[in-house]
Amino acid sequence: QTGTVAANPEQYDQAYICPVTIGSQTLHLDFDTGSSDLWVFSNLMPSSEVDGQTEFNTNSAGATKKDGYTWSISYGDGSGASGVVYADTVNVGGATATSQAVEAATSVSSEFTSDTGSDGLLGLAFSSINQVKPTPQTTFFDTVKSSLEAELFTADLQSNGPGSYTFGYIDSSKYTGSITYTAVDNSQGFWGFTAGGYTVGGGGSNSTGTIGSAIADTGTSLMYLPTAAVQSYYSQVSGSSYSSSQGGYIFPCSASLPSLTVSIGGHGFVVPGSNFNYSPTGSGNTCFGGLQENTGIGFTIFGDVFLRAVYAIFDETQGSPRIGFAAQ
Ligand SMILES: Cc1nn(C)c(C)c1CC(=O)Nc1ccccn1
Repeated sequence: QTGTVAANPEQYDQAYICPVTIGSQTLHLDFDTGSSDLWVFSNLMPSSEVDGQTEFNTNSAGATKKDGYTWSISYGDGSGASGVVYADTVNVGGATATSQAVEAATSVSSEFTSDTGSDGLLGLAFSSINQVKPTPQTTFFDTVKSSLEAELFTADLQSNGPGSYTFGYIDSSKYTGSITYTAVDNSQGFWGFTAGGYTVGGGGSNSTGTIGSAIADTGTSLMYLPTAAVQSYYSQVSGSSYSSSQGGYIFPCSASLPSLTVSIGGHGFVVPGSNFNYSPTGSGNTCFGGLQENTGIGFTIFGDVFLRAVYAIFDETQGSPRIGFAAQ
């Protein structure tokens, strides 16, 4: 089988939301290659934590409670959720898991309550970091992958309109040139890979270092790189500065932003400058940068700001996992 689903950008491309059928309900979930839990808003939550989201109905006929199973997850940005576990049929654009662990929230943090466009997350990292106790559950991809035409999924994220995720096939109309594959280190449960040198702007190679180990994370809005690369980038943005009050680099919204070329698997991938204007700060006509330092995180994240510039293939067809990137 295969699946194809639209990925709809939220405001400022903060996240990408996809329709998922769970039993007889359709919920709109944030597909996240940086985590491994499929969790949803549910009827078990206090109404004070729900702001218009669709709630998974745990009383529906097809939902089977997994007694004694609980989950609790916290994300690097401080958000989190927790709850209990059901099994139900989950259909993503035609790819169907007949008995998928659906983690029904009993509580979510304010960040999720206020993210009114999202009814939960669908994790696409490795099942080794699933947070269900006493027994970790498989991700949707792991549950269905043996039944897919090919054991892979792809992400095509767009800025001004719907992109898509596919399961089981590569859509050759989504990219130009060839796909560059590179090995994945999933020892931490992520789609980890090694990135090489970088160049700011279209000029000659002014990269002074390499980026190193990184993860591909559709659930993270921005791109978080080592300080040296970030300082090198913003040194080319007139009027930019680090704002402790905003918690990152900002610049005049009128600033012209250079592109950033990153070498992966020996191929240079160009992130256009426009990708690095994330959102207005709300004060002084300054804008918040889509490129920020990874110092607070401890590892480098190639989030949506990067993934919008490429077609990404998350591939387990070779036995060992690999990730592919192509220009789009
Ligand atoms: C790891 C990390 N540290 N910091 C500062 C950030 C922003 C991250 C990435 C992160 O939190 N991603 C996320 C958040 C919610 C749901 C899914 N993914």
